[in-house]
Amino acid sequence: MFSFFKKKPKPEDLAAPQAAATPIAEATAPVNPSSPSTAEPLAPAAPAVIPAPAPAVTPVEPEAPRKQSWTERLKAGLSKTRDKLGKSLAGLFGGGKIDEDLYEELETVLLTADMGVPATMHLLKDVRERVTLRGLKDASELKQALKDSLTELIAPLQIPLDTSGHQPCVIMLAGVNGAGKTTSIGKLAKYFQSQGKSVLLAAGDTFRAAAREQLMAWGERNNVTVIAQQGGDSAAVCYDAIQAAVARKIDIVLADTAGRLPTQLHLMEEIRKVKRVIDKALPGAPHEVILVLDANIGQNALTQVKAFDDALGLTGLILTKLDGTAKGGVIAAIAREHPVPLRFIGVGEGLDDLRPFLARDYIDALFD
Ligand SMILES: Nc1nc2c(ncn2[C@@H]2O[C@H](COP(=O)(O)OP(=O)(O)OP(=O)(O)O)[C@@H](O)[C@H]2O)c(=O)[nH]1
Repeated sequence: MFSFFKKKPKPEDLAAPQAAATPIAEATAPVNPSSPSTAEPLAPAAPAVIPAPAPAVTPVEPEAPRKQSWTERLKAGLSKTRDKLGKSLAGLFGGGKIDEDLYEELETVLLTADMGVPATMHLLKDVRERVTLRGLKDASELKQALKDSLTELIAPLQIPLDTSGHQPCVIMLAGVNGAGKTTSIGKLAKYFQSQGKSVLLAAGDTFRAAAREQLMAWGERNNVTVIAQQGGDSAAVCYDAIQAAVARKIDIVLADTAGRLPTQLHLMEEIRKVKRVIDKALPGAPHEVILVLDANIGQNALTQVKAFDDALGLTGLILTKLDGTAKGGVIAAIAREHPVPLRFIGVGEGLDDLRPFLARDYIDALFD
């Protein structure tokens, strides 16, 4: 579905922004109605014998494959983390006494699920308190205590993105190469459109030409305006996009940016400039600065959150590719060590596979 988003520059190829913008290209979306089929229906062959009337039978329609609900996709998406965590915990929660050996094993399990030391220590302390308070004796009762602890820890990250206070609400996306920024923009555009909001995309990843083209092609197919430039720099594209959005009374602007590593200081400076220029185009904007994180990087996600937060002042996170990893526990590490609202999580490549983060659903999908 997102095959056109496939690309990939190497991080070291990332150059400073190009100069000399060529004129703005704009893709709006006249969706072509599909042309009517020209296939002729097959003529039935003439029967040689008149058959006896058969009893009326209602033809059985082949069942269309049922679309999975979000809960099912979330569960399927988190299966790797659940398998790892669940299998280890199943042993612990099997029964027997709650003792120090059990707590020690629990500590190992939490650490190997990429929760990090501070979150693991916090959870152990919290679980111990719950055990004492509830007077729990048997290991089988520990599961609920841990679920409650984890939910309480990550619940503060559940702050849904509210775009209602601004028109346009400008959302800027940042992240390292291949984290899923461009893909997430497509999914977010769909998400906001489904809420009846108008969306405009700023093809601010001017480093990778394919990113611009992919975004424009996607915009055409999905009736979303894309503002792009041949060459030019990211800040200029975002500036033009915001002016266009203001003139057209658009609800949401999604600004893409090129991937960069936090260690590439000149590129971090460049993205700071993009943010400043957005504020010039529309004072107070961007209203949301999102870091897109690939869940596969586990504990490294924390380093990225800290670095991008220092550079840009993050207001939200998107955690993608939870379906491909057993490192879903990193959410607990973020919650404990550097909390930034987790706006959306991605559990697949489909358009519907990005949804607002709900702590309770996440924990249920992880444990049950
Ligand atoms: N399985 C899975 N794949 C995903 C998810 N989100 C994104 N991807 C894939 O990750 C790859 C990279 O995504 P992009 O959106 O191109 O990443 P990007 O951050 O824009 O990359 P750069 O432009 O290089 O910085 C694509 O093949 C996506 O289809 C997800 O939630 N699950």
